[in-house]
Amino acid sequence: MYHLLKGLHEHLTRKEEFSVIIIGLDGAGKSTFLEKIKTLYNDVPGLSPDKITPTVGQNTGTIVLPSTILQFWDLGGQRGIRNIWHKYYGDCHAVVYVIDAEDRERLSEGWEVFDGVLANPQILGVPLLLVANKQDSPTSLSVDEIRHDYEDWYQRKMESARRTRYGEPDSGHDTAMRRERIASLDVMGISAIEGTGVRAAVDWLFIRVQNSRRDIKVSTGSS
Ligand SMILES: Nc1nc2c(ncn2[C@@H]2O[C@H](COP(=O)(O)OP(=O)(O)OP(=O)(O)O)[C@@H](O)[C@H]2O)c(=O)[nH]1
Ligand SMILES: [Mg+2]
Repeated sequence: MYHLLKGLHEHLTRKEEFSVIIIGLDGAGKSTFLEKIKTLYNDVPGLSPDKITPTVGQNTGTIVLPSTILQFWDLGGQRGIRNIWHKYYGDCHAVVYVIDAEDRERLSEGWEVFDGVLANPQILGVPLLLVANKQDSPTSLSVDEIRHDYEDWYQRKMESARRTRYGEPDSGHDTAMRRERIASLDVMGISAIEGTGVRAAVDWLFIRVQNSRRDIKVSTGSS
């Protein structure tokens, strides 16, 4: 009887654990986003924005939702640190790419890096959310403007690839898959500082990771 009840209890309290990586250029606001998530979902608040310094390596954070644990990995975005991102691709259940919607000067650089992320076969089937941060700033591009800016950038890239002697470096198959991904790309606007849109982004992740086909960890209430 004890074992039966214990099994039932474990079944009812079991939680699936999913890993979410947060990537994007340095200064995009990834750590501010993660700390705001901690503040909104945990008893212990995350760091206030004035305490956040550029990330060298990674920061982590965990939130508990109904039957689900989301483990976040906020990875440093500085040029020299970006080469560690790929080490996380194999095990993550979702990717959040944060773009600084206020920094027009670095949008192209942001798309260049984003394109490199999309090209990675390890995350081809993984839910990916593009987050346009800093919506509190009056000079920020809106979600629609960000989407158009990326599409324009992509068109320009494709045209210049067609003009080069060796043509488009990717195989046609690869390009078609990437185009499909771009067409169905979800873009959400947030202000990591003020917290607007942050819950909506977490809801998106919560729903999308449930359909993940990757291995998941399960923890029970008794462990
Ligand atoms: N106005 C505004 N500023 C923000 C927002 N989010 C972050 N910032 C500012 O942007 C700067 C960079 O924020 P971080 O969170 O450290 O950026 P990061 O993406 O983690 O940067 P790295 O760790 O270097 O990769 C800081 O000055 C933040 O206060 C936002 O929503 N609105
Ligand atoms: Mg950071």
